[in-house]
Amino acid sequence: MPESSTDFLSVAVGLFILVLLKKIFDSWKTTKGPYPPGPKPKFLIGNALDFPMNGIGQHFMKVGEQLQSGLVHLNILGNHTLFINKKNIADDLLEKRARIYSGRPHLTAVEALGWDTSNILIMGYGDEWRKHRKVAQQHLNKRQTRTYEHIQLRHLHKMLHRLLYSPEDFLQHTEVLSTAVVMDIMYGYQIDRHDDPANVAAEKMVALAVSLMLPGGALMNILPFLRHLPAWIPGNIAGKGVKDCLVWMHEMRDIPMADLRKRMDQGMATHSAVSACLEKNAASAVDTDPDAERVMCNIAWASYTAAVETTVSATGWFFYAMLLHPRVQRKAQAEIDSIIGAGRLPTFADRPSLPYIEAIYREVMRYAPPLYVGFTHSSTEDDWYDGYFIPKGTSVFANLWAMTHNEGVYPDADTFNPERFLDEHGELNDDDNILAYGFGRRACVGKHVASATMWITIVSVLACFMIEHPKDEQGNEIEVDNECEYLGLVMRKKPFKCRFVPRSEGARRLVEEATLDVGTSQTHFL
Ligand code: HEM
Repeated sequence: MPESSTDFLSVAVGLFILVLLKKIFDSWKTTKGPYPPGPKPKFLIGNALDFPMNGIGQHFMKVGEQLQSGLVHLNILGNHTLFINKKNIADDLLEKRARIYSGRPHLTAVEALGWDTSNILIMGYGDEWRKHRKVAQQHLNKRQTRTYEHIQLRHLHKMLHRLLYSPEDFLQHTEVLSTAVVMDIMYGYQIDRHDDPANVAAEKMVALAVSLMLPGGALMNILPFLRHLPAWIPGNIAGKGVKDCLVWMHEMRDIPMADLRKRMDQGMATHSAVSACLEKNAASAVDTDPDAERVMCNIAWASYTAAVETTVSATGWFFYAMLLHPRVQRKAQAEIDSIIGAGRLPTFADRPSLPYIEAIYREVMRYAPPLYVGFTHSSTEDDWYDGYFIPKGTSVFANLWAMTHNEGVYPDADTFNPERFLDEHGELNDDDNILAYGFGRRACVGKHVASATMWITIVSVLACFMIEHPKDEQGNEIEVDNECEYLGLVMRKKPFKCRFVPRSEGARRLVEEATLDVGTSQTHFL
């Protein structure tokens, strides 16, 4: 290793230790009250070793049960962290005291990427976030989402077609569906292939960003001055990560924007959130908000970062649950056949008439909430709750896993059972609050789009296919494991195999006809 980089590493490690010690001593200085219960901290490192790499939702649910507490507090190298395991406490803190608990942790890597002012998901709580949230709400509210149904249906029909011809790639098809819906709503940009350049850039960007966003994922999050070091310096992994991430981010933003501007110039642009904003600005020379375009474009690309992995995770868990529960599939298909029949594909108008399908949707979101500990909130003031002190700057996680697996509320919680959302007459009960979308002012702003995409996927796949176990060469069924994997805070089912068998020739014909209706040739999107 060259001498200069050895020197650099020694200085960086020395500073790292100093900063750490200061943080740890600062975090001990408080005399304001006891922290909420938690594992006993060790000298200097606090609870650093009590934090598992994966499965934090499940782990801190157990810790909370052992401590008989709905709150679990940790001090990780001087950073206060709080897991909320009970819904009533999340309501008290994240909803009723939203003014204090709507921040996001400050990370240097986020600043280096410019995401503190451009990505609503990770922005601090303040005027800039409010401005972005307002625009996001305008385009993603319940009423507006109804106007996107034709977009969702069109992309869903393409996915059904792909399931006919390359069922083994079903996980890729769900990725294309979730990306295509968001990119179409935002830019009118058409994604029909997994290797679409905007999709590839977006995937690479998210993969890099996820590791940089973790507090310990980049050294610069602990030693902020490191962000100013050139990316080429050996050992500056985070610096290189930020540089590459910026390249992919610009690519994913520029490709759909360039495509949209070209279509607008040619008079060929379909209506989209961004085109509407650009047209409005172009039409009114006076009284325009000069910032409107910037904020709209930020919402457009940032929606991708919030929407895709979550929707893909939920769809993956749906396929897996169906594979394990043929009884649920048969019951759902009986409901579809009795209400819709075999002569057409489902539409959104069918939603109120299909309680069992709705119950499956609710159960998928309960059984495996994709952001299983929510997204990190950060407190912006000192606070006290139930006699415990919660210092300003605490990272707060709504442990959605613990809340959706609370045996007192959802008995036999690890079992997939849609009936838990139905009453004795088979009608939906009043448990319609989908906890998987989070709490308070930072709750998922895209939940209506997500709900519609999930629902139409569930009902349409069940209307057309049997989801069955894979078979070996001798025709014996192969068991599928129950392992999951973690991408940052997203929990996904580990890739698995299953078969999509068309329910009938009629179902196959309906899928073929639906894709002819959308005017897309088979080769265009296979
Ligand atoms: C099944 C799919 C989805 C799930 C489970 C989900 C869940 C969540 C959760 C738990 C949060 C964080 C809430 C918190 O901080 O307490 C969130 C935030 C967010 N979601 Fe979703 N989401 C999904 C799909 C979508 C879609 C399709 C969009 C956009 C079209 C979207 C846009 C956003 C945005 C912009 C935020 C950040 C809101 C803010 O910080 O103010 N999400 N989502």
